[in-house]
Amino acid sequence: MATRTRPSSKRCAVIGGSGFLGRHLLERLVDRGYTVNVFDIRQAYELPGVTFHRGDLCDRQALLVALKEVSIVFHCASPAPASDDRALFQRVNIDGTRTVIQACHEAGVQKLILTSSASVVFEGTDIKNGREDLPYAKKPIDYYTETKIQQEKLVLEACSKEKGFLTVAIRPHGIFGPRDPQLVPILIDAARRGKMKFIIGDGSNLVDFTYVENVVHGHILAAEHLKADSPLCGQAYHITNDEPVRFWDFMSQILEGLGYSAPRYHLPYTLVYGIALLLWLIALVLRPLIRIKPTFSPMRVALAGTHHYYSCARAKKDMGYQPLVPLREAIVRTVESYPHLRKGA
Ligand SMILES: NC(=O)c1ccc[n+]([C@@H]2O[C@H](COP(=O)([O-])OP(=O)(O)OC[C@H]3O[C@@H](n4cnc5c(N)ncnc54)[C@H](O)[C@@H]3O)[C@@H](O)[C@H]2O)c1
Ligand SMILES: CC(C)CCC[C@@H](C)[C@H]1CC[C@H]2C3=C(CC[C@]12C)[C@@]1(C)CC[C@H](O)[C@@H](C(=O)O)[C@@H]1CC3
Repeated sequence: MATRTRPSSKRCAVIGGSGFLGRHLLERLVDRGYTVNVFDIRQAYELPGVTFHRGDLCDRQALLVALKEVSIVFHCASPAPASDDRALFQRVNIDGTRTVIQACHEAGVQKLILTSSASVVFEGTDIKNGREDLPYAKKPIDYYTETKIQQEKLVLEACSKEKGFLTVAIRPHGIFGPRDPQLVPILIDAARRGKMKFIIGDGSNLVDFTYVENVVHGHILAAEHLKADSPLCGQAYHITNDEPVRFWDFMSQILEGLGYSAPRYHLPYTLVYGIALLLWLIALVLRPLIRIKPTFSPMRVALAGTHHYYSCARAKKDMGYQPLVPLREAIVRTVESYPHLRKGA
């Protein structure tokens, strides 16, 4: 039998470390004195103190190399939600996560911290101050969410004090901040194409948006508090900015901060949702001939027109979580980080 070197508690791996959240996470881990291995299908940068391993997380052998002597694994890799590719989500988020768990066992990893999503309980209808005991969505809003649910279940069920393998899931919501390839770029692209003139619904719906550094803080607290005698084992935790904000006020602040006009005219939610659904069905039928990606997908309309904010009480109680960067400051830092998206740039 092969002998395993005892993993150091300060050696960790970030799967998905080339991505938006993964890179912020590993920068903070390095600051805190951790030795970090990055595992990702693409290499986006180089950083002193970080060892890069390029590979697909569905490849157990490739993972084993990156997990050698590692005691903590952060799994924050996923295909982009907008890809809408069912087979890819199934392969990476479900089959791939099984492979990650198996590789963790083989490598003697002690803790696995999964980046899940608060959307695992969202079905397109209002959620106000939702707690972690809400049931998983029976009708998830898209394939991405459907596979995030399965992924979270796999990771939490793998938690075993007897085997010395502890797991926890972090459920952030609406992550934003510097280098995010999603929220701000998609919003500004829509504005530049003249599509951000309308508010969907009456504009009063409250939503959580979470600054990336707060999400990172939640992950590190979870890793450091996850012990065999702690309540974190096998549990999910909402991590947000804990400052629900009107969806359209948040979008308007980003738009105006970058020199664009805020949306002003109201459209009824059901009308926009119906049109989005129709366009989505047309795109589905035409998919073999032509690939159309409507800006206002039913998923985006649902997110833009309903309440969805979550309680962080469990994270506060079990791991002493408090957001480090308040929303106002987070928006300023984010806007300043996208000079190339400023109007006229
Ligand atoms: N961005 C958000 O608003 C948000 C909110 C809640 C949860 N999450 C979750 O946070 C995590 C990180 O999201 P992000 O916004 O940083 O996304 P991202 O797309 O920036 O990063 C994901 C990374 O995963 C990598 N990856 C994808 N498939 C892989 C594979 N097969 N093998 C190895 N690496 C692979 C990508 O190359 C990428 O670097 C994801 O699990 C996502 O579901 C994101
Ligand atoms: C065109 C406009 C109506 C909207 C432009 C902004 C949107 C691109 C974002 C607003 C809310 C965002 C969001 C996500 C993606 C980008 C938005 C739709 C997620 C679906 C990304 C995946 C995460 O897991 C979800 C989560 O639970 O946090 C995000 C929810 C918010």
